[in-house]
Formats: sequence, C-alpha cells, structure tokens
Amino acid sequence: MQAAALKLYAAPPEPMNRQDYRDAMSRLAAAVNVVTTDGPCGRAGFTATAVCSVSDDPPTLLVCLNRSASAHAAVVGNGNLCVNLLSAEQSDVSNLFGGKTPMAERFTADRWSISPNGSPVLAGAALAFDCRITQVTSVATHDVLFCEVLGVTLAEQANALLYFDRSYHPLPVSL
Ligand SMILES: NC(=O)C1=CN([C@@H]2O[C@H](COP(=O)(O)OP(=O)(O)OC[C@H]3O[C@@H](n4cnc5c(N)ncnc54)[C@H](O)[C@@H]3O)[C@@H](O)[C@H]2O)C=CC1
Ligand SMILES: Cc1cc2nc3c(=O)[nH]c(=O)nc-3n(C[C@H](O)[C@H](O)[C@H](O)COP(=O)(O)O)c2cc1C
Repeated sequence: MQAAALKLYAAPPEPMNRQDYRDAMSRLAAAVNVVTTDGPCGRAGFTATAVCSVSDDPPTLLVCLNRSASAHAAVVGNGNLCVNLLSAEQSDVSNLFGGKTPMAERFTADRWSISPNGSPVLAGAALAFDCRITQVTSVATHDVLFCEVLGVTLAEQANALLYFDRSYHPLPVSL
C-alpha cells in the first residue's frame, strides 16, 4: 500500500516555514563528517553533513558552514581544512563536534595527526580530504566554502555512518 503524500508547499509570497524545511531535510540521508582546521587562527572543528563534490579538475568539494558556528572564524581565517568522513563506529565524535562542547575539549577524546596542509586528521576515519579553501560565498545564514583537495587518506575498509531521521545508522561495506 502506498503512503499518502503530505504536501507542505508554501503559498507564494509566503516563504516556506523553517521547521517544515528541516522536517523535510531530515528525510535526506547524509554522510557525516567532522571538518577540522588548525593554524594562526586556532584549532577548531565542527560536524557537517552539508558536504559534496563540485569538480574533479581540479578536485574540488564544498562545505556549508553556519556563520554563527564557533568554528567559523578559525576555519575561514586559517584557509585550510580537513574533511574527516566518519566511520560507523564514530557517532560519538559527531556528537562531540556537533555543537556546544568547548573547542579544546572536542579534540581530547580521540587520536589526531596533522595533515601536510596543517589540519587535524582523525584516526579511524573512513577517509580524510586535506584541503585549502579557494573561495567563500555567503548564502543566507551559511558560508559555502569551496575547497581544493590537495590529498586524501583512505582507510583500507570502513563501514559508513549515515545521518537520517535525526539519528545515526551504520551501513556495512557489503549487505
Ligand atoms: N547544514 C546545517 O547547518 C546543519 C545543521 N544542523 C544542526 O544540528 C542540530 C541538530 O540537527 P538535527 O538533529 O538534524 O535536527 P533539525 O531538525 O535541526 O534538522 C533537520 C535537518 O534540517 C537541516 N538543517 C537543520 N538546521 C539547518 C540549518 N541551520 N541550515 C541548513 N540546514 C539545516 C539538516 O539537513 C538537518 O539534518 C541543529 O542545531 C541543526 O541546526 C544539522 C544538520 C545540518
Ligand atoms: C549531524 C549533524 C550535522 C551537522 N551539519 C552541519 C553542517 O553541514 N553545517 C553546519 O554549519 N553545521 C552543521 N551542524 C551543526 C554544527 O556541527 C554545530 O552547530 C557547530 O559545531 C556549531 O556549534 P557551536 O557554535 O556550539 O560550536 C551539524 C550538526 C550535526 C549534529
């Protein structure tokens, strides 16, 4: 049996309600990343699902970062970042970097190394993209960070961590 569709269209010129938008976005399953930086503007990191590939020539990805986030000044100021893709066992790291915890505390629970470009790399991550920010575009509440990927560290094998319906779900390499 097919479920009845629930329509929540905004009636123009009314803008769509933020909560309706969030409720809809909660249906979009996403990979979970911890984006980190270090440099003259300090060490910082935040959890991000808003990460995607832009181009392979030169290899470029984008990260959407809320301008009100405590990591914002350091990430944009340093101009370098690492996208650490979390593996299935790392939902606790996502919670630690997902807001409110003081920045120094976020880096105490796990093992970190430093990428060639100077950003923290999380041990046990599924992969780590070492990036430099090439362009920052402000859109509404967020800055869209376009990042050139300078190098990648790939775990030999890792189960994926998905964020869906406001909770974490492991996805094994083979079903
Ligand atoms: N892109 C973003 O900035 C995201 C921010 N968050 C933040 O993490 C916390 C927990 O989020 P949830 O448990 O998923 O419940 P939620 O109800 O706050 O969010 C549901 C979904 O809406 C989207 N969303 C939420 N806040 C957003 C924002 N400020 N800008 C753009 N998209 C947003 C995301 O896709 C999120 O998974 C909230 O404070 C939320 O704002 C979560 C996911 C993405
Ligand atoms: C699963 C999850 C995904 C998130 N994705 C993003 C994101 O893509 N962009 C963003 O700016 N914030 C995102 N956030 C929120 C930030 O991680 C968090 O708000 C940020 O660390 C700011 O909190 P702070 O100001 O207390 O440090 C996400 C949070 C969670 C829990």
